[in-house]
Amino acid sequence: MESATPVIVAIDGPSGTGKSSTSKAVAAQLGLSYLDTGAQYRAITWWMVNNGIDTDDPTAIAAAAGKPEIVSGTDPQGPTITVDGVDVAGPIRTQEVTSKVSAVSAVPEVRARITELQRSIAASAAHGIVVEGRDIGTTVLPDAHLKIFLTASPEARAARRSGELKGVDVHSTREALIKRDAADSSRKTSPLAKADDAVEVDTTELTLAQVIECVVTLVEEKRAGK
Ligand SMILES: Nc1ncnc2c1ncn2[C@@H]1O[C@H](COP(=O)(O)OP(=O)(O)OP(=O)(O)O)[C@@H](O)[C@H]1O
Ligand SMILES: Nc1ccn([C@H]2C[C@H](O)[C@@H](COP(=O)(O)O)O2)c(=O)n1
Repeated sequence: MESATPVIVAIDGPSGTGKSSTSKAVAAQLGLSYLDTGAQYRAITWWMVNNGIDTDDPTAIAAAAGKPEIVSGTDPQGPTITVDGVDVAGPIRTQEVTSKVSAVSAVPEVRARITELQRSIAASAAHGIVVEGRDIGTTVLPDAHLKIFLTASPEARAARRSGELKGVDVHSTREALIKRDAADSSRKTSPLAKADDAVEVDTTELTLAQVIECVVTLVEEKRAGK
């Protein structure tokens, strides 16, 4: 790639593999924008729940998919997310939204809407962007300069998540992660998948700092044309 070209980095992988933490830190270190696409699917799910849409009814979800206005702020030091002007950064992380987001994000009309939004945000990032999610390398930005697919054992991911959610036991966290990954991987439209040209990084035995360093090095090598 030309050194002046805004670099586009796609980071995908299952839940709890470190996508958000890694993407934010890499973007901050390299002066790039950052987009959390999971937050966008959570935001549209939050809107469906708040507006009385039955999240078990794909037809109702499809009919409403165009209604909410979702805006993502892409500063890695302080990413933001609003729906119809309301800050939903906190409410999108509730257990209720987490349990419903896979069903809502499987609806093709939802994916078409959010994918279009993601592409327009990536195209307007003047210095480049790190975009993290499940289908970024395969579907949203298939021409990304660098694609990373993060993995980690279910045990490591559950331990990381249980550390965040005080009082929630590792076993039930592990079961919930596995269930959500299965739903996200088996949907018909742009499932969670590794792109053929993605670099897979198993983070099970790595510290977060090691993962960040690994990805920064890969971006710098790409920029240097290696
Ligand atoms: N390599 C690592 N070692 C230890 N802890 C880590 C590592 N990577 C991330 N973490 C921690 O694991 C938790 C989950 O990380 P993060 O939210 O970045 O994952 P994610 O892949 O974005 O998850 P999700 O897809 O569910 O949003 C965080 O508490 C984070 O600090
Ligand atoms: N590109 C994406 C990003 C996210 N999703 C869906 C599937 C996830 O379970 C959910 C929440 O994501 P998280 O906040 O855990 O990263 O959103 C998707 O389908 N495609």
